[in-house]
Amino acid sequence: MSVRERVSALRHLPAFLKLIWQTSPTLTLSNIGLRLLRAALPLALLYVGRLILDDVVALTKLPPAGRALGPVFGLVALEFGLVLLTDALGRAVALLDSLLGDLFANASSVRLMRHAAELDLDQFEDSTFYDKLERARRQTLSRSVLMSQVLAQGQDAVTLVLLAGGLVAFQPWLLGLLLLAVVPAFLGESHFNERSYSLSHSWTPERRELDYLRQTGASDETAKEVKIFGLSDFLINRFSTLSDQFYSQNKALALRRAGWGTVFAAIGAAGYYGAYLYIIKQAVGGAISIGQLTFLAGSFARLRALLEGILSRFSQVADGALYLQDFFDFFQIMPRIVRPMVGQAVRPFPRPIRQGFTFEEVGFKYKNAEKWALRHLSFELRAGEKLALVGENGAGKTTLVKLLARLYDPSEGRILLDGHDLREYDPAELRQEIGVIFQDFVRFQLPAGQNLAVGRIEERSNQPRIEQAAHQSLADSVIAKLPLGYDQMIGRRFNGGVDLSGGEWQKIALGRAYMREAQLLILDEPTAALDARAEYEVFERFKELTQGKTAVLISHRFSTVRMADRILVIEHGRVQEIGSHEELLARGGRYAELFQLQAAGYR
Ligand SMILES: Nc1ncnc2c1ncn2[C@@H]1O[C@H](COP(=O)(O)OP(=O)(O)OP(=O)(O)O)[C@@H](O)[C@H]1O
Repeated sequence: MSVRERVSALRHLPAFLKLIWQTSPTLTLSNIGLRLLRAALPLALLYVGRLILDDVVALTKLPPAGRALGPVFGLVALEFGLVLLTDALGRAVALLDSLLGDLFANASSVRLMRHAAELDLDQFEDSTFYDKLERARRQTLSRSVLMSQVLAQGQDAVTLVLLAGGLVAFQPWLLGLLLLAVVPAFLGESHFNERSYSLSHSWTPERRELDYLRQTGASDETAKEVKIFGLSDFLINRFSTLSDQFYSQNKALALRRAGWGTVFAAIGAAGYYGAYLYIIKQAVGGAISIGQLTFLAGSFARLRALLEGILSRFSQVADGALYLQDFFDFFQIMPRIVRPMVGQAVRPFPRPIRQGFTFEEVGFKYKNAEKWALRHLSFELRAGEKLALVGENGAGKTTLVKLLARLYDPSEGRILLDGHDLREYDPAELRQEIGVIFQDFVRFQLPAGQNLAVGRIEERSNQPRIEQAAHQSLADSVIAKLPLGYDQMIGRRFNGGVDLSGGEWQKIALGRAYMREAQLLILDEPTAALDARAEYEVFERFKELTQGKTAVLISHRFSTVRMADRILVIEHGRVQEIGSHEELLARGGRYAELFQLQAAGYR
């Protein structure tokens, strides 16, 4: 990455500053105001110092009787006041920086979570997306450092201009000497920063793996299998190998950086002493006063430190700005499954659904997948019917459900709802009207009541409704056994949490479907972990509770499947056959074969 690229990364700064401003205009303004005041103090201090010295020298030349100390003491008092002010302003600025930085980091995290929530599911399945997300996430904290750096940069630039003004008035070429002394250090600094950015950038996937290994090696979710399979050495070895590699690459860079840094510092010091010699010569020759000598030497030293600071901070700011690129890149990723554009009419969602859903030659291929998960799939899901999906592992049942809920859009063909393409409706409204309980439903680490309320989170305070859903899904008997009932934290992650069995969790998840009040209910293997009696009861209730609603059931248990109005057998992403239990049995096709197979197992 060249200096040009770094400079061009700075183009993100205005947008960045705008974000800071939006976080808190008051804090930002106060910060800038105080910094401006603080920026003028070094010049004022040097100048007062010069006046004091010149006064003292003048006094020594007077006869002892005429030496009035009043004015000098006044100047010293002024300098004392300025020193106190410098310190107070410095602290105030640091305080404002940290407050603003915290607010900004929080606001950025919220923005990040908001944006991530809008993105499509397939974007989450893409590993380069994860790298971007990861880099953007990593930056939430260091971005507040960047903010302080940018503001400090502005402050130092103001001090620099003021001090340089004084130096130029005395001898313009001293400024040239100054630049000569600091430029090598700056170039060196840029070079090494670029190296370390490239190194850290190229290591993003490995760092993600390191985080994953660290987590897998020590977390409640994995502990069981890590122990049983004796995986800890395997995980630790992989972690050590990766982290050692990163350490040695980083170490080589750090060593070179330290070496060159020493050389550049020496060049800078030589520049300063060159200028110092010149100024001393001027003072001895009587061209300038002793006060001016200290003022100029002080200005020069100060300027050198300032310039060095500004230049090296420039690299850091440019670096930070490069990371901003990652941050803004992440916000550039836009979901594709969105409301139809303004101008195109959004079709109001039918209440109730009249005809139902029609799949027309639907094909779908996952990103990065070789084979089609579904292909040439055509069938109808009629309004009000209960349709069961049957098929072997990997046949495409869950994929079909995801397409219905528009977690993905078909790669080929289309899905119609009441005769219109699903894409003409507002996806948010569609999802509101669909309740899906996936086989890999989430075990939220929340109190039992809220775990059910997840199905309709707006109703989380509606206790009667939660209890009713619990009753319908048989979760009430699970909750009755919990020490704190509906307020009992479930899951082991947090203090006082109680874990549930697989089937108990499933009853809770099922309760979410009943919270939902959706027109289309989809249960993806909802009863796999339930015992036989619970399963029977769940389905008795399910039939009652979904009266008049459309429902899709995925199950490998034919005792469940046969209760559906119609059964769709999927094989390799296509419709194999469709019909009622009796029809399919009479046909003697695939369904009949699978049914007999399972029935034989029970005899
Ligand atoms: N996120 C994904 N990325 C890539 N391929 C996927 C993804 N999810 C599923 N697949 C593939 O798509 C095909 C259909 O999977 P799907 O989950 O729809 O099957 P299923 O019928 O629900 O299976 P099961 O009975 O095992 O739940 C499978 O070959 C699977 O490997």
